Amino acid sequence: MKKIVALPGDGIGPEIMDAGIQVLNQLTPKYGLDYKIERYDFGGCAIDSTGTPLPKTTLKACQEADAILLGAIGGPKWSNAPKRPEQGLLELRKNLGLFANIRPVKISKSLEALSPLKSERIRGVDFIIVRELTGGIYFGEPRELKKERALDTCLYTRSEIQRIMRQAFNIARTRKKKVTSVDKANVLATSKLWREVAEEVAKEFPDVKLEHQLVDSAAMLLIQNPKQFDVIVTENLFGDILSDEASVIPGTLGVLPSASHSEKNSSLYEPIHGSAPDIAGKNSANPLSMIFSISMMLRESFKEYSAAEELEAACERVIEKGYTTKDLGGKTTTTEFVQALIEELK
Ligand SMILES: NC(=O)c1ccc[n+]([C@@H]2O[C@H](COP(=O)([O-])OP(=O)(O)OC[C@H]3O[C@@H](n4cnc5c(N)ncnc54)[C@H](O)[C@@H]3O)[C@@H](O)[C@H]2O)c1
Ligand SMILES: CC(C)[C@H](C(=O)O)[C@@H](O)C(=O)O
Ligand SMILES: [Mg+2]
Repeated sequence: MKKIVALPGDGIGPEIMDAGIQVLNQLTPKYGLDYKIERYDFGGCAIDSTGTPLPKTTLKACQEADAILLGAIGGPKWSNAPKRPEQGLLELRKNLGLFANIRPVKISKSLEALSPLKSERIRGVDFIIVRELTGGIYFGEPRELKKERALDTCLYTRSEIQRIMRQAFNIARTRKKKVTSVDKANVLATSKLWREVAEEVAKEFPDVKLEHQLVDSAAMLLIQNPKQFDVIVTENLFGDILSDEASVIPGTLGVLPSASHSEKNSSLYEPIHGSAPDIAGKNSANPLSMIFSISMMLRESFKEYSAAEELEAACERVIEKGYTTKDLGGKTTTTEFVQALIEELK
């Protein structure tokens, strides 16, 4: 029996986690996937219950899981906590070695129809941001915060860059065979090394085309002509920013999932967005980000390709029938969307 650890977290996290689990439970019996789901406190709710965002029991459960699902963490309630929920998330990623964060942006017909961007610009958009997740300015030392001065350190080693590059090139091999490496090599030392290593790794993949793009112009091109991209590989902070920017293509963060992979441990699946405190508790969160994260889990951790396909096709039909949450311009509540999807899966 597979063990799935669920970390609902804070804000809309528990709302979309409940939605995702209900849908998963409706979908899987016919595929014979045998699993149990165990929930653990993580983030702000864990600070409330145990005093720390990543309790030892939660980390241990994640280390022993076959797959991990995360809702979202954080919120204004914990902004002055000695250790914030976000710090717990970074510790979880580091402890599990989750270095490769895969953030797909794929515009289906139904999402294309709802996007605020013109159809010609976004029809057929299908790219993946491969974000390095355990290095860069998020983790570099030293760091300090004093009254008159603050310091962060951006640090990358050659082997960290090689590892994420190989991941990106291997993904590109299964797709349109094009990698766009995004950096700031005109200014930053880490980006100069990044570009050098990208060129080196590219030699191992002669069938894949490599191009380089500076991050500032990449940010513009992502909206101006998103169809040109296949696999974008970039460092931690740039990947964080560009992936939220990419949500302008479907028009909402509420549909973008992610998967994070390590060399040894199980993978973690989570929406790219946060705990959305502005809509938490209103039953209006879009659960698709979580549902698509579950579909990534079915494919990547459990090799349940047909189940994932059925789930995505059912989502498409439900949206086409007019069930859309507020962020997509509709009036459907989170629970109504889940009900409609469950009916569709019956
Ligand atoms: N992985 C994570 O858990 C994660 C990721 C990003 C941010 N955060 C944390 O979340 C908190 C809030 O951050 P923020 O407000 O800057 O970003 P956010 O991603 O939570 O929200 C940004 C905007 O998108 C909307 N939105 C996000 N998800 C949605 C959904 N599923 N359906 C409909 N609308 C949705 C929100 O309502 C908000 O208007 C912060 O504490 C931040 O650190 C956590
Ligand atoms: C909450 C925060 C630490 C996190 C990040 O910056 O990685 C989030 O923005 C994300 O994209 O998962
Ligand atoms: Mg982010």
